[in-house]
Amino acid sequence: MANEFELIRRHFARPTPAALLGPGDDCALLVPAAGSVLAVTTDMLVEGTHFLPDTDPCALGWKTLAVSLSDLAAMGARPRWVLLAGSFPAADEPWIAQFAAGLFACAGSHAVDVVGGDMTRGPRNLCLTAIGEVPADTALRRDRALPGDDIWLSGPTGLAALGLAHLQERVHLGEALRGTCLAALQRPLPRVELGIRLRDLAHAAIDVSDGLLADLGHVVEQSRAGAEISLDLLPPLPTGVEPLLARRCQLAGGDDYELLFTAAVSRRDDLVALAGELQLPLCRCGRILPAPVGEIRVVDASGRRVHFDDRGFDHFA
Ligand SMILES: Nc1ncnc2c1ncn2[C@@H]1O[C@H](COP(=O)(O)OP(=O)(O)O)[C@@H](O)[C@H]1O
Ligand SMILES: Cc1ncc(C[n+]2csc(CCOP(=O)(O)OP(=O)(O)O)c2C)c(N)n1
Ligand SMILES: [Mg+2]
Repeated sequence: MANEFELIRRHFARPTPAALLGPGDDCALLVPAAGSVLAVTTDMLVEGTHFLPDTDPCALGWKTLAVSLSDLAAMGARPRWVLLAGSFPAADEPWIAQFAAGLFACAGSHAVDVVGGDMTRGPRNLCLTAIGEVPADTALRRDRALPGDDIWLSGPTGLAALGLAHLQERVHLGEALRGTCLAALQRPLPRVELGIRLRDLAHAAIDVSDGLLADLGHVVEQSRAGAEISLDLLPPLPTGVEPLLARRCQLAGGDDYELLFTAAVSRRDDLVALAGELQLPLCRCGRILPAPVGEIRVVDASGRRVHFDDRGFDHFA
């Protein structure tokens, strides 16, 4: 059976053209581009908490990287380098080979180098650190939304949460919707190009991982503002699912990895043009209010307030 170093050599040590030195020494050596600052993020995926025990390893490899690239996208950063620290229950080489195939498929589609990591035996747990570059002063932040801004989403939310509900047999989805929802759950597409293009269009941005209301909540708290979300502006709920469940998933399901951003009303035409260019269904779904700070009003088509007790996923709630 392959040992630790053999597994790393066979499955994780690939050429790293974007690094001065990649895997194999005590550290990787990286050279940031002149004029750029580094955007750095780390996230864990824990079996049973972030993914089901029987998750396809290739899809899991993709998602392990995709969720961190989504954080870089939310800052307008271009992904360059990543490190993967993982604990695995056994040297199950076919499983690890599939996991690496998914991870490198995602890395390849964004020209990202895996420059290092760590590998131990233990309960399945993946920790990915991603590093990107963004020209100084152009990074998108959570605390820059301005009263009067439109609120935009890069695509529908709630599909991944419906996919998880289907796998957990809390709902039964018909075949077509099931495919869409499982793809959203297992192979999210980080909105990297959109994030880069938003550097000079958006005021604030975040990626939706915990849920639309929870993540918009971070933006309004940090921007010292409030917000209004109009249900009739959001993408239509999928049909064939109980509408209240679909609505809860849309507003608070999480695991979406779409970008939520705010922009001046004067940029609407630019954003519609960008949606066409990037082939993304950018959706204007609300606005930033001057007050009350931290409050999100959800309103229906007639402007009446609708109350939701759930904002999103909380590991310790
Ligand atoms: N253990 C920790 N020590 C320091 N900072 C942390 C820790 N855990 C989370 N954070 C920081 O708190 C912020 C919010 O974290 P999180 O909700 O995981 O954000 P995200 O959804 O972008 O991954 C991030 O800036 C993250 O770096
Ligand atoms: C088995 C399983 N249970 C629950 C979920 C749903 N889920 C787990 S973590 C999470 C939120 C995002 O995870 P977090 O660790 O908060 O990511 P971050 O906000 O740090 O990017 C969601 C919606 C899932 N995908 N799989
Ligand atoms: Mg995190």
